[in-house]
Order: sequence, then structure tokens, then C-alpha cells
Amino acid sequence: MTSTIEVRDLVKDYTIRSGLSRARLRAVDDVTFTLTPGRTLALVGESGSGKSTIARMIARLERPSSGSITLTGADGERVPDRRYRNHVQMVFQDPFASLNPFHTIEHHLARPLRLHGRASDIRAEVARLLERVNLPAAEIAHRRPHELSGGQRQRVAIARALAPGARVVVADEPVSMLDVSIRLGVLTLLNRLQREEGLAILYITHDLATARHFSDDIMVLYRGRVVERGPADEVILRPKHPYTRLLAAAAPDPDARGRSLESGLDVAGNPPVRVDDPGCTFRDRCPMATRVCAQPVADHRVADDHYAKCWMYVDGT
Ligand SMILES: Nc1ncnc2c1ncn2[C@@H]1O[C@H](COP(=O)(O)OP(=O)(O)OP(=O)(O)O)[C@@H](O)[C@H]1O
Repeated sequence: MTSTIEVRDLVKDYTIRSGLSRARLRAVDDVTFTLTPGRTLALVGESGSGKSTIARMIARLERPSSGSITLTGADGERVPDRRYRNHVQMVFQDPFASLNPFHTIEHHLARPLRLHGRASDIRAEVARLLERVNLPAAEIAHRRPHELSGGQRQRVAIARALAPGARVVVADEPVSMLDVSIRLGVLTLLNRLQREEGLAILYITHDLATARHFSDDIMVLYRGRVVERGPADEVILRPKHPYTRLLAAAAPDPDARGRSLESGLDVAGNPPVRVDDPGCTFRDRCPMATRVCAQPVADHRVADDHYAKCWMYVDGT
């Protein structure tokens, strides 16, 4: 069984209060994409660009201000709301935070299986789930989260996402808290599940290198807007938007995320965009900016299936 998610014109506004004044800020602005069975789409952007807000809306943890998110099954019919949460599951950054320290791994996996009535022999089904994520059930099932390594915990979190029968997985920075040495194993596992089981995956990351290797397509998000999208190799090897070029050339700054979380600003010190600013969100930082960049800018096709939201490409490449 497969499922497809269509995200159309997604917008999320927040009201920020500072003293007596209030401002309406746009965290996600007119984002459209499709998650297709057997494919991984990477959503790439710096801290504060709106990645997690999009993830939370897809997981129905937050409501869009406008736009739609539609899940269709293999038959092309819309999946009813009551089954949405079985089909669409999240894998979070911190596997420790998403697992209860007092419960065994078996308990974590048996609960969603029971809840969704997916197995008569729960123990066998837990073992099967652990096998799907390359963990030895006999060794792991009776343990508690702190008795596992970080990589094993994240595999358990993936197994738990699969337990209710997920067909779409939103993986929000799934390896950024793991040791570099075990990241590859977890990403390879997600990649295998995507290929062999036909999962549709949204891989959220600030890391361009893993986005290129583990995704079919990439969307680059900057201050709530998708500034570039296309096949993974195309976007990384031939970036067109000045922001993607900057991102591809810049060394990652490990402290940026912490700074941004504290301040509510993105890594460049920018607040989210005001709802009444229609121009390019990158124009203040862009070395190529001209006066036209204050005007609303459309997606321009720069190669096959490759689009950049930039005035430079108004006449194509
Ligand atoms: N509940 C909220 N109220 C007000 N502003 C918010 C809220 N949630 C997010 N924002 C703002 O929306 C913008 C996008 O935040 P979001 O967490 O989606 O970014 P992100 O790309 O996921 O960053 P990170 O990688 O740090 O998680 C940020 O400027 C953030 O400050």
C-alpha cells in the first residue's frame, strides 16, 4: 500500500508581541510540494527558515493559516482524517526525548500496534518491526532506551513510526544529534525503507551533503519560502539561487542553531518575514540584489524540473 501527500500553497503566520506592539510574521509562505511513494524529498534550510513548522503542520501538530495538505491512498482516494495519523508519522531529532525511559522497547512498539489493531501476535510483530530496522529483537526488545546506543534508539524511533502502518515519514533532522560515525547507518536505513517498502519521505536537514546523497529531490527554504527546487544533484552541483550558492559554499556553523533558538532570529540575524513584504526574502543579504527584488518574484525554470525563485532567471538560464 502506498500514500501520497500533496501540500498546496501552505502558509503559517504567527503574531509576535513585543511590549505594546504586535506584528504578524510569516514563518511559512506559499509552500507547495508532493511527497511521492518510493521517493525522498529533502527540505533544506538554515535554522529558523521554517522547516519544523512545515513538519509540524504535516504531522497535524499545528494548523496551517491557509493552504492544504491532502493524503491520498494507492487507489487515488483521499485518506479519511481518522486514518491520517496512522499513515503519516514523524521521526524527531532527539530519540531520547521521544522515548519513555521507564518503558521497554517492546512496550514502545506494542502500544501503537495494539492501538491500531495491527497484529494478533504482538510479540512476533514487535520482532518483525525490529528486524525491519536491523535490530536484533532477542537482544533489544526487553531493554530500556538508556541501555541502547544513540543509533539504536533512533532505529527504535523509526520502528515505532512504522508500527501503525506509516506510508509517509517526516524525518526532522533525524541524525543531527547522533555521532557522526553512526549517522550514515540511520540514513541508509531510511533510504532502504523508502526504496524497498515504497515509503514517501520528507527529510528535513540543514546538511546539503546528506540531502544530496539520500534524496531524489531538494527544496531549499529561506525565511519561509522555497527559493529553489529540483533534482538533488542538479540543485547541489548547479545551484542557481544566490542563497543556495551561499549555502553550498558556506562551512556549517555548529553554534548557529543554539543562537537562533534563543533569539527567534535566523542564523543571519533576520526575523521572519512580515506578512506584507512581497519581495524576495533574501534581498537584504544578496550580493546580486537590485531594486526589482522588492517586487514579488515567481519561480523561474532554470533546467528540467529545476526552478529558482529569483529575478535573475526571468528569461530562463
Ligand atoms: N509558536 C511560534 N510562535 C512564534 N514564532 C514561531 C513559532 N514557531 C516558530 N516560530 C518562528 O517561525 C520561524 C520558523 O521556525 P522553525 O522552527 O520552523 O524553523 P526551522 O527551520 O525548523 O529551524 P530549526 O532548524 O532551528 O528548528 C522562526 O523565525 C521561528 O522563530
